[in-house]
Amino acid sequence: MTTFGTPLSKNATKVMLLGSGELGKEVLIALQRLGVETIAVDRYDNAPGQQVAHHARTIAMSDAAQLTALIEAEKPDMVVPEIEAIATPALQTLEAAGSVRVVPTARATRLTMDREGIRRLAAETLGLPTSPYQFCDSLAELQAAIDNGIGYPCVVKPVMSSSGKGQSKIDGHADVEKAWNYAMEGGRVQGGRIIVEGFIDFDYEITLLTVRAKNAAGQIETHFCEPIGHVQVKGDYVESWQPARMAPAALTLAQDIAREITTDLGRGLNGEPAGLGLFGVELFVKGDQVWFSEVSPRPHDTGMVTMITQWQNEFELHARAILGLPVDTSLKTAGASAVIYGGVEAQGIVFDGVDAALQIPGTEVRLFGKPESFERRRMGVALARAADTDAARDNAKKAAALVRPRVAA
Ligand SMILES: Nc1ncnc2c1ncn2[C@@H]1O[C@H](COP(=O)(O)OP(=O)(O)OP(=O)(O)O)[C@@H](O)[C@H]1O
Ligand SMILES: NCC(=O)N[C@@H]1O[C@H](COP(=O)([O-])[O-])[C@@H](O)[C@H]1O
Ligand SMILES: [Mg+2]
Repeated sequence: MTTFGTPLSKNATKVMLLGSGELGKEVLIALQRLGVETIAVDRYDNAPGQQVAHHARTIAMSDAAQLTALIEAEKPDMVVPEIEAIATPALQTLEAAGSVRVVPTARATRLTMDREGIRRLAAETLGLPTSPYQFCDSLAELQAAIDNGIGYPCVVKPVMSSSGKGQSKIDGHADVEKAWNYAMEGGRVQGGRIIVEGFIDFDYEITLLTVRAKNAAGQIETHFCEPIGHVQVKGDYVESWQPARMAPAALTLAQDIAREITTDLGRGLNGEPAGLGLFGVELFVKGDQVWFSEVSPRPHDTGMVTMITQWQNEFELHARAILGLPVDTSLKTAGASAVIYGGVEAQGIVFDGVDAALQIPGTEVRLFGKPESFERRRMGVALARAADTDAARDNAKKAAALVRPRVAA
């Protein structure tokens, strides 16, 4: 039985989000609806989730001492990482000492913060199909890896980066040095390693949202949402839709891969099934062939589409699963999402055209409330439901284009 307290009382059920961007904001709202007391942590003040939580804290989350001090001071029942750039070894220490529960597990957050951890687990330990890859620490190593098997075209990414930062495609020898330098600039840590991956010429790519939640008997079960199709530009998502049409054999394979990786990431300190929550499993598909790409042990940006397509969106599913509640992953309607970028570099920008966007039938707009805009910073998302995903994609893109961010006069 799950017992809930009253927020802001000594019996409160307290959850701390580490990272409070657009994804965390929605998890926080879902938690608040269940009467949970929330603490939103981020690296800057007035992050989207900090604007809706009971408490807001700003620290350098990648600093082990600051992170440990905050968790020990606030004593949340649960810590929910929302981004990768966190001092995850500190979370492992606190979890091992029994000081806090980390969602889904501290090991899962540690393995997925670094492309090396998750790739080696998937390809070498579990034997899942992935692109060919090598890790390199210098330009010479990168060139050698390409010459000795990876070949052209290939993709270079810093091992610690997300949303396409520092990522580029190499088509021939002339691009190698540029890709190396770009990765060095785009990584989360200075001078870090890179992964070079053989380019997969996929037909399409999907995110398979996979939920580990307790059943009535208290056992952990795996649930799948309908696959989400998406388009990425420069390694960053620009539109997504659900359901993505897939050949039945490819869907079965995708679910098998997603089950295997999330089951492993859900293992507790003694190997027992322990980790609860939603995962975004990223897969490439060509015909009936499926490759594992990467996985987020938390809600996924492409999954924002579920705010309009599912009875329980990915944020509600995460909130319910981590609290030990049952989940329903079923689809309500076909739909799509399209990203609204900042377009300008300024603080406190304004948005015109939300009214025009919402004139399109079946659309919704979310503005995240980020205090500062950058040209390619995701500031909002347009959502659309329609009879099919093609119509929904058209409407989501139209609605996103009608919302026009600008510098305030
Ligand atoms: N080996 C590959 N072959 C073909 N395309 C690739 C390959 N690796 C990455 N891509 C393309 O680049 C996109 C981003 O790659 P990846 O997911 O590894 O980056 P990321 O920075 O972790 O992105 P995010 O944090 O947004 O998930 C993929 O969704 C895919 O479209
Ligand atoms: N692909 C990961 C992802 O989408 N993460 C989401 O973006 C935020 C950071 O945005 P910012 O860079 O604009 O601060 C994160 O806090 C999370 O919500
Ligand atoms: Mg990705």
